Amino acid sequence: MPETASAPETRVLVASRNPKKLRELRRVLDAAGVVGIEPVGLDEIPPYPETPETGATFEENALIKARDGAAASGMPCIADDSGIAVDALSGMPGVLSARWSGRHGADAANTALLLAQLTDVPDDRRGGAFVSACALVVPGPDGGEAEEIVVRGEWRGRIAREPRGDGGFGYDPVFVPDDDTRSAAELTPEEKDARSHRGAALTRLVPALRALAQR
Ligand SMILES: O=P(O)(O)OP(=O)(O)OP(=O)(O)OC[C@H]1O[C@@H](n2cnc3c(O)ncnc32)[C@H](O)[C@@H]1O
Ligand SMILES: [Mg+2]
Repeated sequence: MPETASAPETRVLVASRNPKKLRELRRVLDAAGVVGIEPVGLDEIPPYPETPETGATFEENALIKARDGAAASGMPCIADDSGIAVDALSGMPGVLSARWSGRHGADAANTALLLAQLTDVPDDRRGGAFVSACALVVPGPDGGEAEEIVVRGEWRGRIAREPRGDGGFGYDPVFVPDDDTRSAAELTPEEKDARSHRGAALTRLVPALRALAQR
């Protein structure tokens, strides 16, 4: 029987500069088992100018990042914009989560500031949610109009009084999911992915990714 050559994989840029988030994105895509998609990291393509993430919503920011990546690389591009929205703070830190303490990506300082702001908030009012918006932008043929999809995932929980666990990243040590007593940083990576905002959002992108792989 003649050997059939397998179809070439569709390369998809995964545009995140946060190594721990990138690892989660790759893991969830991997677990979704979309055949024919090859995730490519930003370190595998030449640098390009990036628009500041100044959108008012997670969705806007995810699109900003995915549009930049798709335009610069010519590849379909996935980006996540995420954060923690605390009820007692009217949804803040929200889109400002990465730089809540003033320095981008300073996880321990961001978490410490959030805890300090909630010191006087009683246990029954410490609810909040992790939110992830994931955008997929597919460049149009010959520079034509791009196809854009944005999906959202949320993960409800409450803000603990002190950090626990060393898994995950960001606010994970102070976030206790509603259906657990452990913090998100105490879950295994697989447990986090199965329940997380990012897992939920990316799962909603899977049909579009399958369609992309079959083109
Ligand atoms: O924009 P990119 O390059 O993807 O990386 P980033 O870290 O700047 O990512 P965001 O702009 O989306 O900011 C999200 C911040 O929200 C927090 N965050 C998002 N998802 C989280 C998660 O699963 N667990 C804990 N904290 C999370 C964390 O502090 C992130 O830095
Ligand atoms: Mg960012």
